[in-house]
Amino acid sequence: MRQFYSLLPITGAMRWRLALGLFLACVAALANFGLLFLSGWLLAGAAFAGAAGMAAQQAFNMMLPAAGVRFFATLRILSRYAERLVTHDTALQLIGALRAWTYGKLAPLAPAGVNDKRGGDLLSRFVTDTDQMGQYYTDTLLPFVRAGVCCAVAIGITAVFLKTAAVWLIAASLVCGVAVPFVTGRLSDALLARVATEHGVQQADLAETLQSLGDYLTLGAAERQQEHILHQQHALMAALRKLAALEGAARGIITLCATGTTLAVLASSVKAFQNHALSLPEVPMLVLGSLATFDVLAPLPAARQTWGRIRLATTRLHAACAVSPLVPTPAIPAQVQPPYNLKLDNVSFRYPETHQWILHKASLSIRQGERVALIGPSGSGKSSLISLLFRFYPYQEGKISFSGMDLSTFQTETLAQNISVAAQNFHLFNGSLRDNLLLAAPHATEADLQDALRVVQLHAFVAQTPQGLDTLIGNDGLKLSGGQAKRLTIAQALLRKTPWLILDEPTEGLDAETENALMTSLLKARPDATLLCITHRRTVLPFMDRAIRIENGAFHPAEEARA
Ligand SMILES: Nc1ncnc2c1ncn2[C@@H]1O[C@H](COP(=O)(O)OP(=O)(O)OP(=O)(O)O)[C@@H](O)[C@H]1O
Repeated sequence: MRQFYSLLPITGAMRWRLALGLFLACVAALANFGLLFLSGWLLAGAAFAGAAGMAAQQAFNMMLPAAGVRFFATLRILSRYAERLVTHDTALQLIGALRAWTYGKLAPLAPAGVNDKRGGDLLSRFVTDTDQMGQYYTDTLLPFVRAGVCCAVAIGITAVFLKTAAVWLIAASLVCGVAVPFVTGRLSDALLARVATEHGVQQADLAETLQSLGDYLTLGAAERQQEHILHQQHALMAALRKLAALEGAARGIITLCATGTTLAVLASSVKAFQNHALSLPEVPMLVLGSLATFDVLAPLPAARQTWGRIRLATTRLHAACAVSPLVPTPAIPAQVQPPYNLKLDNVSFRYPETHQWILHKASLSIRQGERVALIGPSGSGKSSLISLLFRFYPYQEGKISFSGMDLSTFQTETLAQNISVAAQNFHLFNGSLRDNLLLAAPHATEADLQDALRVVQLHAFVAQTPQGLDTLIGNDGLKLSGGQAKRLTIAQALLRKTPWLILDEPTEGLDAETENALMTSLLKARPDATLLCITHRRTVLPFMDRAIRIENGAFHPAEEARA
């Protein structure tokens, strides 16, 4: 459980609120105990006084228990209300802090560190697991602390009146507060692990199914997928039913135990009354007091089950987050200085856990302001060069320098401030054209947005849509054509106004006229920018100063650019 406790610093500023919530929960439970305890005394005393007449009425002081009952009733209501308010608010804050921690851990791992994880499973860890870990406070810690405090006080007070009754309560507390929750908890652990794994797989499957509904239909696989989801759901329900049965059995044992203990306390109290060791009103007082103790013991089996869930959630979250980035972040990151020249010196690179060299002793030099086309067969490593430049993957040999300094001295964020990429596998967010553009350049003005759209030849299209820049583009830009979506990503890159622009297949899917207009206005808009164009299209080459071919892991000057 080291992993769980390593997260404790997250609670930081919330510690006082956490302690206040625990205190209020204990006060509410003790008020409940006090209320039942005194009610027993008051009811029995009143009945006894009514039956025995005037003399007994004077002998029994009704005012004291009546005032006590009123006090505890009011305290119970107020402390319960305050407890719910404080504990639930703190739990939500805790979940928020855990999510921020998770995001902070996951973000630097992308994309290389999360490549092997399914999106839906990560989402499940990000949402469900953090939720469950946040529940540690309200659903595990709080019930156990409350039960511990309340049982100790109840046993202590009972012992003052009758030692035998206190012994019964100690035995019941050990059985119901320790043995039952921990035995049923151990029995639940394996089931909980199964549920957590199946739930993660189901979430991942569901996320992928929802993203690809159309593809399942066109592949004729929709019905099979529906059956698969149903089958998963049945398996999950079966495990959940077993967990509920275990918890139900535990609650049943506690109810039996409560009945048995209450009868035992009643029997020993009656005996003590007959021996003149207890007064008559004290008999129901001890019986109701022992019943009140079970109010705090009953939730413990569920609290122990939740603890099992939390342990699994912590392990799952750590497995996703506690991974070191493939490329370590420099302790003191360097700043990029002009001139922004790129140099690869005998660089060899292959992806982790693969044998094929993508680059093998490859050298390349691009000076600031150059316009270079990078060509080569599919799979030759053109896009991989971008990943290397952004330090997503480590290279095994050689040296890469940018602006005269080793690439390893920069943070990815610093490089991103100087290099903009319109990647081949881009993602557009489900929002408006404006939202997507402003994501790249939050401070861009309306005029900047219009200029960028003009350069990428999207202005006419945007002008004719009724909502203009506020047109919604759908999930992943599905309401745009492939060419429009690609040009939107080029507009994003342009808006960032970085010294370097890397465009992966910028004119893919465009007709010759639009391609020509885009390349002409791009060069006019950014005459100073260093441009690296990854392309298969010969028509782009006349716009470039030179072309480089990548083949068999090495860069070669290409004749095509001089055409
Ligand atoms: N994350 C990865 N892990 C392992 N291998 C990868 C990974 N990404 C790419 N590859 C492999 O690296 C090689 C180069 O891929 P890359 O995407 O750089 O090629 P490319 O020249 O850009 O191709 P295309 O022109 O088709 O876009 C391919 O064989 C590919 O299978």
